[in-house]
Amino acid sequence: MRTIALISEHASPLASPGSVDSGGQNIYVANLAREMAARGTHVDIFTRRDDPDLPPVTHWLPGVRVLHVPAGPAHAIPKEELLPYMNAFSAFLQYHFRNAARPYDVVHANFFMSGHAALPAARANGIPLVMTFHALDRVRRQHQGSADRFPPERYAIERELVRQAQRLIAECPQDREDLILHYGAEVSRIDVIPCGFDDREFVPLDKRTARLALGWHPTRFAILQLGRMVPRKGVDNVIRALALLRHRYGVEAQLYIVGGDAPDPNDMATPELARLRAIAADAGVTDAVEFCGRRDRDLLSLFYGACDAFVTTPWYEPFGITPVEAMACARPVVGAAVGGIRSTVVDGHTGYLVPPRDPEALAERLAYLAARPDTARQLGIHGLQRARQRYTWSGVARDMLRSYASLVRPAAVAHSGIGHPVADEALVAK
Ligand SMILES: CC(=O)N[C@H]1[C@@H](OP(=O)(O)OP(=O)(O)OC[C@H]2O[C@@H](n3ccc(=O)[nH]c3=O)[C@H](O)[C@@H]2O)O[C@H](CO)[C@@H](O)[C@@H]1O
Ligand SMILES: O=P([O-])([O-])O[C@@H]1[C@@H](O)[C@H](O)[C@@H](O)[C@H](O)[C@@H]1O
Repeated sequence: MRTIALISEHASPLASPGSVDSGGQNIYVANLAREMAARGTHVDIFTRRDDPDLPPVTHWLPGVRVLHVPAGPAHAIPKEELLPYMNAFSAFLQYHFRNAARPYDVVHANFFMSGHAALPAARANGIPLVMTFHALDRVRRQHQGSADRFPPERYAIERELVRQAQRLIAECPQDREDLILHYGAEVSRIDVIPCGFDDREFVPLDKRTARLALGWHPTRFAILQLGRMVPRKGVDNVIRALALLRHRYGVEAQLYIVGGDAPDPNDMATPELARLRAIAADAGVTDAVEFCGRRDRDLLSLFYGACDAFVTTPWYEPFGITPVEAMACARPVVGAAVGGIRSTVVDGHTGYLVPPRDPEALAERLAYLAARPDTARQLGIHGLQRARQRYTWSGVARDMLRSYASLVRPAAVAHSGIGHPVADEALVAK
């Protein structure tokens, strides 16, 4: 496998994850590209140019370039409003694929809009298309109903991609089931490949040292919630469980909430943060909740390392990278028994599974852990072993390259040389 095109229309690997529209997909594309490049594959990532100062091409890492595709105004646009610009995105891909000095062996599109733009371009150039949806319309709507602001065409586009793509990547067994049940996907075209964590970034740290560095209370039971700040992540559920933990179980717990559109937790740009503050006040736990804002990745190990338990109780979750990151830092995870969390967290072995939207069940498990620090430590160690065995990005990239290889004719592999398409800056400028 020589050259791969990764398409990620709204989620750039260069963006800071943690805001409403920037999270797991950005991390996925960035880490997959880096690890595939480490295995000798050249990767071009195509993402929308959402800032006038972005150059046409960024040489990001050895073997990885980010191409900023002109499609719509060069400023941030909520992803729900991006579909009308996908024709321009597609035209760019068509032109680029056709004029590339060396052909791409595989086009791997992420999210339905990238797939929509990539399908005609891949087909016209005879390149196999691989799809990772990251989130599926049918599943989102089941949970969000009319609060889902994506255009109604989304479902039809996803169905078409399920029919046309040569390979579908499901992130967990539940994702695979969803593709089959709601989209009629052919079983033989699905590969289940999980998401991962970077084992240089996420390592176990001494709890006391981490707390000192963050200024946390040295001994109080500390719960960490980390992720994008959107209602479907169920952070309100965690705040309500905290109130029960303190008031019913008498545990002096402290909750740290990481994520948001800005590093400043008082920045008013994230409406979900204001809603969560009101819920904390209403539940009488304002003093026990600390909003930390969005945090850069080099600090995340400290946050995971400082906590006694990591909690994540979304309504649904195609995979869920944060529980795996917490496991890689040897922390027990209490997670909602939904989607990928059901396969990453082993109930009673690496943490506990609880129903989503059930603060009582969550509070009960947290009280149990708070009373048993040795059990918590043991669960964390098991989590670390499991994460290292199954979920490193380098293992994920190896499996992905294997999946790609099954699509590419041997002749195409043999003839595809190393190197990049020429004159890309000129192409992007078109
Ligand atoms: C609802 C939904 O569609 N969720 C999916 C979405 O990720 P989604 O963004 O919802 O959530 P994930 O937990 O998977 O990833 C969040 C990422 O953002 C990072 N982060 C978060 C806050 C912060 O301040 N700083 C920071 O760096 C986290 O460390 C993590 O790496 O795509 C992922 C990749 O397909 C899947 O695993 C998720 O199931
Ligand atoms: O949850 P959701 O809003 O449908 O979609 C999300 C994207 O907006 C985000 O950019 C990405 O990083 C996440 O992985 C996920 O795909």
